[in-house]
This record gives sequence, C-alpha cells and structure tokens, in this order.
Amino acid sequence: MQSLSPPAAIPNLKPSVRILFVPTNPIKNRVEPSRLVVKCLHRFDNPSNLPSFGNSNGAVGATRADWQSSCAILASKVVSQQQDNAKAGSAGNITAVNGHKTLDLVPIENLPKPLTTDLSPAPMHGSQLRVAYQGVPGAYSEAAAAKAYPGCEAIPCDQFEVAFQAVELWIADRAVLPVENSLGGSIHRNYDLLLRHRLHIVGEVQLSIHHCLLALPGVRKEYLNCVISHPQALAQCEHTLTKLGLNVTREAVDDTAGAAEYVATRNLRDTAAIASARAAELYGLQILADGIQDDSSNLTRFVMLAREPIIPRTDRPFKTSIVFAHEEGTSVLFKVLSAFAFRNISLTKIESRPHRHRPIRLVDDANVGTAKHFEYMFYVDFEASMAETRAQNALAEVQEFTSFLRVLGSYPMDMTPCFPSRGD
Ligand SMILES: O=C(O)C(=O)C[C@]1(C(=O)O)C=C[C@@H](O)C=C1
Repeated sequence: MQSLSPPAAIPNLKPSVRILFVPTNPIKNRVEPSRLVVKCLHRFDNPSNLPSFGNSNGAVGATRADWQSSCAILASKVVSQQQDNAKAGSAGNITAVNGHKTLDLVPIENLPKPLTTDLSPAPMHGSQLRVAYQGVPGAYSEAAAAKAYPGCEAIPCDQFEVAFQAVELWIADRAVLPVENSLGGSIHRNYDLLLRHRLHIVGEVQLSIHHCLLALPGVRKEYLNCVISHPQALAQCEHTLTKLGLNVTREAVDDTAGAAEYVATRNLRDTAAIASARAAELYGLQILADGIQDDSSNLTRFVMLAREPIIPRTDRPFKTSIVFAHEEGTSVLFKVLSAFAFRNISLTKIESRPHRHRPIRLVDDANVGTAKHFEYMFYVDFEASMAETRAQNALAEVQEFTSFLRVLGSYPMDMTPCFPSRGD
C-alpha cells in the first residue's frame, strides 16, 4: 500500500507514518459488472426453517444452494416476466414467477436497473449519479440513496461489500450504507468494511424508518408461523411483534425488501416480512400492521462513500469520522477523547471493534511497511470540519498518542429534519 502526503486542508499535521490517507483506485477501465454480483443474497440462520422454493427451471422444492444462487437475479427475472406480461397486455393479473403464483407487481419502469445491465461511462454530476446500495428495490437503503442524491440511479447490490467494490471498480459513483440505528445500534459489518476498503465518507443522511408487517393478500396474523427480515429490522420491532401475539420463529435475511420479495415470489402463506410500505407495493403484499417499530422515532444513519474525499469547508456544519488504534491497550482512548474535550469539539459517536486477528500494515516515510496487531480499533465521529484549526490541532494531538490514525472523511452533517416516513 502506498501512503499519500496529507492534503493541504490539514496543514498542521506533520508528515508521519501514522496518518494514512489512502490512495484511490486509479483504474478507470470498467469491468464486466456481472463479475461483481455475489450470488448469495439472503441467508437463513436456521436452514431447517428454510421454506421450499423454485429453482431456475421453475421447479418447486429445490436445494438451499439453488435458491441462494437464483436469488441474486430474482429481481430482474420478475422484471422481465412483467415485461413479457406487459407486452401480452396482462399487467395487473396473477402471473407465475419461477413456477409460483405471484401478483403482478409494479410497472417495470419503477424498478431500478440491476447492476448487471449498466455499462455506460461514469457520469460526472448530479442526478445521473449511480449509487450502489445493499438490498433490492424497496429497501430502506434505496430510500436513503434517493434522499442523499435525488434523481440518482440506485444500483442494488447483494452484499455490503459488493457496494464498496462497485464504487472501487467505477461501476457506481457512490455507495450509501447504513452505519447505525437509534434502536438497534451500530451496523458493525460496515465499520469493519470502512477500514478494509479505501473509500472516503463524503456525506451522511438520516432516515426515519417506518416498518410494516407484510403478507400475501388474504393472509391473517393467525396463519403466521414465521417472520422474516433484516436482523436490524427484527430487533427494531421485537416488542411490537410480541404485543401483536406473534411469538413465532424469526428468520434473518439480508435486507427488508428482499424478505418481502421472498414471501411474494415463494407464495408463502405462513410467513410475513418486515419491510417498507414501498416494498409492499413493489411485491404485491398487503400491510397487516403499520408502524411496528418499537419506537416511533426510529432513525437509521447512512454514510455516502466515494473514491475521492471532498474538500472540507467551514461555511456549514461538518462532521469528521476517524479510526485509530494503539498497540498498548485501551488507555489511549482517554487521551484521545481529552484532545477533543479541551477544544470543545463534541463527539457524536464512539465505536470500538475487536481487531486482534487482522494485522494492519503501516507505512513509514520511506514507504516501508510494517504489520501491526491492534487489540481494538476505535471509531470516533466529531462535530468539526477538517478545515477548522481546532480540528487540525486535535488530530495532531491524537496522532501523538496513537500508532494508527486514519481520517475516514470530513463531510457536511445531515441537518434536514427527519419526519416519520413510510419508506416511500
Ligand atoms: O434492509 C434494508 O432495507 C436496509 O436498507 C438495511 C437496514 C440496516 O442495515 O439497518 C437499513 C435500515 C433499517 O434500519 C433496517 C435495515
């Protein structure tokens, strides 16, 4: 890994082995996007509860592996099926998808194109931005992408890591990823991925999450013996589900809208999904219960990632995210926090992640790399722009205490009021 000189925006920091400004990927050649598609979309924690489903030939009762490998392209299959139906003038009817009966869903033009179809050159600006998110159409991450970049082309990705790769390989211009929820807490996977990848945080959006309990038309609560959704969504609705008398099996899948799609395309009459009202519309499900999150002010914070950092400014409120570590224990945390406290810089987030088993390669001034093991990585967000002297001084001090420090990004804070929304 090469190290880059600190940018001009942070003049007080001495060149050091410890600040890593990670180089961006210079590869402009676009790769075949289909190579990026990880075929396993959703994972059931308990395979014995996996319902039967159709394989790519439409046969019912295929193996779990068949299901996993067919899921990644399911959305586009549904779309092309509808396209055929639309041509045949059958929109609005019950149609077969993968050998199952399912409702005709939405007009195809309302669904974003899947990752595999777009090979056009990267657009430079505004509404044409391509924004990668994890999940399928109807996921909250898709709504976050639309809030962050109105009019963007949202690109569904099977896994968080695929969204990172989509940006690194110039298939997308940005990625939008959830990092924390007011009820469920941090999305640890994305903290780990932020460190493993070289993208920069260029913005944040907060989204009010309004969950619905979705089932096939005609299904009643009493018929249910399973509720499926993203683990965060299940956690955010736990008490309400119990209050509704739904002491049934919970199954975790990779995203909320994927859960809805799964119930619809498999025609499951004993399973409900927790997802948005938009997912209900897209996949032809009815809303059995509306607003089932345990707290009405249920907010998820998403960060936007890009290949290049943005230039920090002082004309509006900025936030800066850093990650640091030290070889000798956790006492460094107190010293680091004091560097911010003495300068009246408010912290909005502290997160620690165990890191014992994964060495980090540090690069010195002579470009010599050394592998270092750290017990914990600490992530801190603070309310200041890297263009402010107090933030630069605080980081210069943090640098003295730590063996590893990386600025993940300095970016405008999301100051928009968060009204409860139904994800549509
Ligand atoms: O599953 C989705 O719809 C997502 O966008 C993911 C996700 C998350 O990872 O937290 C986003 C917002 C909600 O908190 C629930 C799920």
